[in-house]
Amino acid sequence: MSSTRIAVGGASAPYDVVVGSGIFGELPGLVGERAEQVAVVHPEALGEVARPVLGALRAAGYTVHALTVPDGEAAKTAATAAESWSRLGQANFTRSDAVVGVGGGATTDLAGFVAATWLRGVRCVLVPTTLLGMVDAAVGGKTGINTPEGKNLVGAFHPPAGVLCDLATLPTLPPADYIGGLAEVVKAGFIADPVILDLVEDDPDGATRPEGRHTRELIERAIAVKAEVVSADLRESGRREILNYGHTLGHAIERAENYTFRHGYAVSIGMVFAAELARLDGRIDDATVQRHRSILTSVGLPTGYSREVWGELREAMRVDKKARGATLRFVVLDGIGKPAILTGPDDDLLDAAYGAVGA
Ligand SMILES: NC(=O)c1ccc[n+]([C@@H]2O[C@H](COP(=O)([O-])OP(=O)(O)OC[C@H]3O[C@@H](n4cnc5c(N)ncnc54)[C@H](O)[C@@H]3O)[C@@H](O)[C@H]2O)c1
Ligand SMILES: O=C(O)C(=O)C[C@@H](O)[C@H](O)[C@H](O)COP(=O)(O)O
Ligand SMILES: [Zn+2]
Repeated sequence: MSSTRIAVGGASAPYDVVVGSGIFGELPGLVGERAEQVAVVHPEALGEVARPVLGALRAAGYTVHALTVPDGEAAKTAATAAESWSRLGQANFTRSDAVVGVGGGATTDLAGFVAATWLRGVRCVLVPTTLLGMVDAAVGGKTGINTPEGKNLVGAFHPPAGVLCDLATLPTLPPADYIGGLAEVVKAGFIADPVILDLVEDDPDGATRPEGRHTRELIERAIAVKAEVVSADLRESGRREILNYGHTLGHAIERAENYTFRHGYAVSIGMVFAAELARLDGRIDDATVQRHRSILTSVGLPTGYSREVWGELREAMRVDKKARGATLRFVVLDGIGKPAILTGPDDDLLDAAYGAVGA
């Protein structure tokens, strides 16, 4: 099947998300002719996945530096960013050079952050190799690292110059990581594209596999949701907040687990919590909450979390970026495809919603 291009606007320079199989040959076209040097940021553990990327860039004549970083979430630290800056400095990396991030969402968040901050911003091209990276993390220009106080608390908006989603990288992804990415696909369904929910319900088992019947359509639909939203509101001054559905509790869980809990799994639990909040607030009915549980469960995602840590999670939610002062704000639904903001729910409402999630 040929590659598809999904356009993203809203930034100073529009860019494409290219989706296809065996398409690394298109990478030099995204990196562009200005760069002489390219730093390919990737986890050491993903050497085999990164090899054809390095090969395609060398064949195109760039001086290529493999900039290896810790695997997964462990790369999203100030220490890794500092180490990466040192490597760019040692290579005399200039403003016309480019960073290419290859890996999951954690790697592309770090690579994007390094590109955003080196010399106050150099060109960045992202090559996501997880489902989650393709449908969400690599698109939209949010880059960042974690701190002990919370998830993604340090970062910058730095849209990529292009995103290359080579579906041929997905079969080696561990099934649990593939399923984690489905949480963001399902999120796109609940906030903006109900056809995604129908496709998952039609073939839940296929949805969990790269070779599933609806896989390509699910990926392209989820990217299209993300592209539309970030094109309308790059800097999250309004509409973009809907992409945070399930993330207020989700990020608190990730922090409580010291960033060792898969992001998608935490978001899955967070979406059920947000659905319970919306039900208790009279916005959606029982059946819609139940639909969250059944779809997420059908693809192997969690919908409950420990009751004992609720106090800690409630405190951790205070550093959510959507909060304003002491007022928490949650993305909820007024119906499927109708996201809204719930501002300042009282403790009783929060406790009751968690009561339906805590196990
Ligand atoms: N910037 C954004 O808009 C945005 C959006 C959503 C999520 N995120 C971030 O993305 C991160 C989660 O991303 P993730 O779920 O991709 O996790 P991840 O980056 O930690 O990757 C998961 C694992 O998959 C491995 N892997 C990656 N590609 C592989 C492949 N093709 N074959 C075999 N193994 C492979 C990685 O090495 C890692 O061990 C979180 O930090 C989250 O905050 C950012
Ligand atoms: O792109 C966005 O905007 C999102 O909120 C997408 C989320 O899936 C993603 O996890 C993002 O990194 C969360 O951003 P944050 O600003 O809440 O840290
Ligand atoms: Zn997310």
